Amino acid sequence: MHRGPLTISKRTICQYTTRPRQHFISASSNSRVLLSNSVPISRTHYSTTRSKTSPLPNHIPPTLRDLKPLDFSAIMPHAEIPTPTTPGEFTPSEYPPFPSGLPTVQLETISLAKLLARDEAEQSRVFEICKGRGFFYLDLEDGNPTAGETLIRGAEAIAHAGTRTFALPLEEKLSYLMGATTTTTTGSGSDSGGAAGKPRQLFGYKKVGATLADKATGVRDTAEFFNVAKDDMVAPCADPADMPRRGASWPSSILEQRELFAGYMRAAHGVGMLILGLLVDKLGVKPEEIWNRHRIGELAGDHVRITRGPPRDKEEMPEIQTPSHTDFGTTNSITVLMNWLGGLQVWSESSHSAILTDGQPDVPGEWLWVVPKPGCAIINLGDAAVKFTNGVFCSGRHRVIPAPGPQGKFPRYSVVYFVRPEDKVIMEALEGDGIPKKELDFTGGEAEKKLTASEWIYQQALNIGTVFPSANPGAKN
Ligand SMILES: O=C(O)CCC(=O)C(=O)O
Ligand SMILES: [Fe+2]
Repeated sequence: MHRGPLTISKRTICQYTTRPRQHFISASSNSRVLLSNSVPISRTHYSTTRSKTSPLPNHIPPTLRDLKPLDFSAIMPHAEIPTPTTPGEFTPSEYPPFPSGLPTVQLETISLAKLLARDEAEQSRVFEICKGRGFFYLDLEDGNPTAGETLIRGAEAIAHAGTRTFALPLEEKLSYLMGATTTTTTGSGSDSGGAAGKPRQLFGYKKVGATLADKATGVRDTAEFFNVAKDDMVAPCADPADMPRRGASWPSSILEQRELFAGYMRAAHGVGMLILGLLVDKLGVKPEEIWNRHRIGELAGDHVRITRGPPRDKEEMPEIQTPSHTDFGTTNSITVLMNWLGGLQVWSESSHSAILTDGQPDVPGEWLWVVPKPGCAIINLGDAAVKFTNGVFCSGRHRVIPAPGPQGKFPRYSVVYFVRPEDKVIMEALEGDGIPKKELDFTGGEAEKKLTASEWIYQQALNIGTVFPSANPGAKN
């Protein structure tokens, strides 16, 4: 494993411990954050030792305060082309421009630097965007150099790790199937969430065709994913077998890059928390209320998703790589997306109902292309942000189809970070002057049961047509 300046403490706690109702996270010696009693946490997995940092303004979330630069010379010793990789799989410098003449969406560009500087006008722009479409570009180049560089270069390094992962024989990839747990499912082991007897993990490999793109026709998706659990990469476990989600059951192309993934996850998580913190602040809710539901050291559904969509040699684009959806479960939680080729489309009209049973748009409109913008992440809110604010914010509907025109002859990679509430967080609205009191019904009519984040994420995955494999990795869906 590469050893860069981002070091993970050996003071490893990779077992469940019982904690009292009030806890502190030691973000740094001068920034102890009292965790709210309203966040029920009965156990914790790991904690990290953090070095002393200088005091920063209190709108900066703990993960950004503590962010260390990644040593890319160790991670990518041969400039931008780490070895071994599959030729032609991920070559952003060769991509032709996005073709003209297609209906595109004009997303606004928000400056990370201005958000960090607490620029009032920039904060108001983000607030208005998130009440509307809930999608924007975040310019990383003029922001926090550590977070910006980690996300821009880190996403490329992760995509390269993806090329090595997707190049594995299908049989081996199937041994890492999502939902195929390697550990006990009794509730005392490393899984959490999900109803009894159901697959409990959304981490690992998703093969082509595992999701129904159209329930009526039975047409399935064409993309493969690898969902890399934040908990496993960030946990300072000396022995990977102790990692809380899949243990050591990850391909070596991912295990060898734990420091890269951990650094990337911290940067993306920190950026997500910065944005969510300022958004809820505008609704009369202290940013800590959001941060304390998303502590990086606690078990949560956060993950980096590496997506690979197949290239095509014909003009026709009948297939759907990732079907219409809203991002479930991120308090969005927020999604920090890096992509290099077209293919992402957003629905032209926003809807605040967010959670639908069949994944299809519920308001008239059309699909609009999102053009990738160099140096920028694409940020979008997810369904949990709608839930936490009782519908003030919008979780934008989107999908992925093959890249248009000549771009389509390249395999399409994206690197997505989903920030999600801690598993034990009860999914209910926050209290603040700007949050309507009436709870939205997210179940499509049934009396709403209060679900924890992990139960809720699993339910939402079923709603959009995810077909979970059985615990037998070789089983057919
Ligand atoms: O690949 C992309 O550009 C978007 C992927 C996405 O929306 C998702 O994985 O939820
Ligand atoms: Fe998405």
